[in-house]
Formats: sequence, structure tokens, C-alpha cells
Amino acid sequence: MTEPLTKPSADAPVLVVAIDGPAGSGKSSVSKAAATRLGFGFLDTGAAYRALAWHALEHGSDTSDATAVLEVFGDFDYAISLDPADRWVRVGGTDVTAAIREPRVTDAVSGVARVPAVRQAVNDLFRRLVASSGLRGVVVEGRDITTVVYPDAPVRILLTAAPEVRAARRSAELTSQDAAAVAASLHKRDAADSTVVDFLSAAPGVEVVDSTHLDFEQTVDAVLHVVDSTMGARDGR
Ligand SMILES: Nc1ncnc2c1ncn2[C@@H]1O[C@H](COP(=O)(O)OP(=O)(O)OP(=O)(O)O)[C@@H](O)[C@H]1O
Ligand SMILES: Nc1ccn([C@@H]2O[C@H](COP(=O)(O)O)[C@@H](O)[C@H]2O)c(=O)n1
Repeated sequence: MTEPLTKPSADAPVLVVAIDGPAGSGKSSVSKAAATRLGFGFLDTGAAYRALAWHALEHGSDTSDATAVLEVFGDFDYAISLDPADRWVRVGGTDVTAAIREPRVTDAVSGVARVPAVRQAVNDLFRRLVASSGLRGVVVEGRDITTVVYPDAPVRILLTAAPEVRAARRSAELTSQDAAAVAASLHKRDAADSTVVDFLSAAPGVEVVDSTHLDFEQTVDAVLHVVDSTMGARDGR
């Protein structure tokens, strides 16, 4: 268990724990658990790109066509919960929390995520959501959080695991799908996404947590240890 973090004054900025990593590295499940233990909010930034891919597919748009993506982005009405105990994602009032995890969305998401105007707009949205959250802190996870969205966050972590371990964990989750197809989809998405942002190597100052040989609880503890030691060093503890 980490020591409680000092509560900042009411006008203090929201404390951001930025976590990046490849597909299946545990970003979302580990960040959610870490946020719960810290008493922080949790922002899954990939959900925005997934929701936009879902929205584009609902419109019958070609998600590999930047012009078509920008067209549907015009009426993309997005909302997300920052409460780790009550996660939901909505588009235009429709709850898409489960729908955005479907394979058809996962396979389409990299197309919408490579459009620069989309990235800029959703990154601005993420910063607004965090700044207006009224929360003491938020764990924000994605691919470019440590480098683009919050390069100055007090805590920045790259969460990694060996590719075959990530594929096996994802495959264990998606038991109705063929394991080889799950692994191929995960690696294909990493290959596409890493042409847009670098989440395979740690930027200067970013701490690496490699969960290849850690179980889930050990990984959460490792992340909380980085938070604790970074904040302790900052606060002179
Ligand atoms: N250290 C670990 N040991 C065992 N299982 C783990 C560990 N870390 C995460 N997992 C499991 O691996 C799976 C993938 O984790 P998760 O969905 O959080 O990854 P992700 O990085 O958010 O993936 P994506 O980017 O594809 O959304 C989940 O079933 C999760 O419970
Ligand atoms: N900061 C981010 C977060 C996500 N993406 C893109 O969204 C896809 C889905 O993300 P998950 O974390 O839910 O797997 C991901 O494959 C990226 O295409 C991003 O570009 N930047």
C-alpha cells in the first residue's frame, strides 16, 4: 500500500499519473486498480478513439479515409466517466461502453487515430476533462500521454510486457476468438499505432514497469511504488 498523497489546496492543479504502453500491456485494468487505491479518477483515452471508430462505423464511413473520419467527427458527441468504480462511455447519449470493445471497432480504431486533427481535438478534450474534474488526481492512460498530452506530469510510466505475454493475456480474455487471430490483431494494431506515436520506448524521465514476470497485483503494486517514490522525492520525503 502506498502512503496517502498530500492533498493539495483547492486551487492546486489535478495530479496526473500518465501511463502509456502497447496493446494488452494492462494499461486500462492496472490504471483502474491504481486509481482506485489512490482515490484518484481514471481516464481511458483509447475509449475516445474507439468511440469515434464506432461512430464512423455506425455512419457506414470508411475509417481508413481521413476525410470521411473528419466528416463524422463533426457531430461526434462524446462523454466518459472518470470514476473507476462506475465506468461508462457515451456517444450522443447512447451507451457504447461494451460496443467499443467489439473486434470490428478494435480493427478499425487505428484508422481514426492517425488523423492529426482528431488527435489534437481529443487531446484538448482530455486536458479539459481532467482540469475540470474537481478531483485530487487522475490516472490517464493511452499511447501518447507521457509524451504529448502530459509531458510534464509529475508521474510518467511506460507499462510494458513481452509481446507473446500480452497476446496470451488478451487471448485468455477473449475465449470465443481464435488465439492466433487475437495475437495477429494485437500485433497489427501496435504496428499501425506505432507509426503515429512512440509507445514502445520510454521517453527521457519516463519510468518503465515491465509486467512480463509479474502477476496483476504485483503490477499494480509496481505502478504504485513509482507513484509513491516519485511523489516522495518531489515532496522531500
Ligand atoms: N500483470 C498481469 N498479469 C496477468 N494479467 C494481466 C496483467 N496485467 C494485465 N493483465 C490482464 O491482461 C489483459 C489486458 O489488459 P488491459 O485490457 O488492461 O490492457 P490494455 O493495455 O488496456 O489493452 P488495450 O490497449 O488493448 O486496450 C486483461 O485481461 C488484464 O486483466
Ligand atoms: N492515447 C491514445 C490512446 C489510444 N489510441 C488509439 O486508440 C486505440 C484504442 O486504444 P486502447 O488503449 O483502448 O487499446 C489504439 O489502438 C490507438 O489506435 C491512441 O492513438 N492514443
